[in-house]
Amino acid sequence: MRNTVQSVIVAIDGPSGTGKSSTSKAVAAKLGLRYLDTGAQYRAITWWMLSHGVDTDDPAAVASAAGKPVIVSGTDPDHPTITVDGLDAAGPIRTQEVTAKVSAVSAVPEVRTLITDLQRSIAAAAADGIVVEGRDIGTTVLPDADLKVFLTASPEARAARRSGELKGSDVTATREALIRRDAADSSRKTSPLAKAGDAVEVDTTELSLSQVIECVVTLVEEKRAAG
Ligand SMILES: Nc1ncnc2c1ncn2[C@@H]1O[C@H](COP(=O)(O)OP(=O)(O)O)[C@@H](O)[C@H]1O
Ligand SMILES: Nc1ccn([C@@H]2O[C@H](COP(=O)(O)OP(=O)(O)O)[C@@H](O)[C@H]2O)c(=O)n1
Repeated sequence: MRNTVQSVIVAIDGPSGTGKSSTSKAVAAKLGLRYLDTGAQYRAITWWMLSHGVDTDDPAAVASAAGKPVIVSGTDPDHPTITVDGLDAAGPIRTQEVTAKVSAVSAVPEVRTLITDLQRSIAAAAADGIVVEGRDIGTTVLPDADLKVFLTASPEARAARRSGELKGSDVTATREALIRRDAADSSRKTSPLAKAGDAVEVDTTELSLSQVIECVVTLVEEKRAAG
């Protein structure tokens, strides 16, 4: 049950490399909220499909296997975890193979229904509130969130950030892969990547990570003061 005095639900959406994970984790830690990385859940189901021989380009095969893996997310912002069938999936879900297939798997409506239900139950169990980050949190998963933020940044800035993480990777290739994934995520029929009408848009291109964190903390505090 939510504590109505302190509890706050924050939805942070946006394309890849805009700073959703880093910002959400830091904001949650600063404000004593739980944290949920919904992209990690879509990556986890994709990893399970790949390791169980499911053809990720066949939506019917993905749909019929979607209910099989058991995905558990730990929501401590200082130590977020993800397991699939009891196995630690934090490392394997970040491989290039999973990154290349996740948009196809996450576009399958049966996958989205299952993962959305899981996300809503995790948010409902967070008594002190939670920061949930993804692509469709403000529009579909938690349309009644207390605060919705939509992060953006130029493709160049996003690619440079991602290439910095993937040592030795080519910025142009990273930029093209990001743009392809954004296009797939934005154009799917079921709950595409989109800014909710009542979301606050923050362009992070020229901002440091600390500035973005400060900006979102201020927005949450303003909401709490108003509520
Ligand atoms: N405003 C920023 N300025 C510079 N680097 C940033 C900024 N925000 C995030 N980063 C870095 O960019 C990378 C991607 O950030 P991340 O939070 O994983 O983005 P997303 O979750 O949106 O894909 C990380 O290495 C992170 O430290
Ligand atoms: N709420 C969400 C979150 C992620 N996703 C999917 O999961 C993929 C991986 O998300 P992510 O947040 O880990 O991606 P990065 O931005 O960290 O690279 C996205 O490209 C989407 O295909 C989604 O469909 N809906």
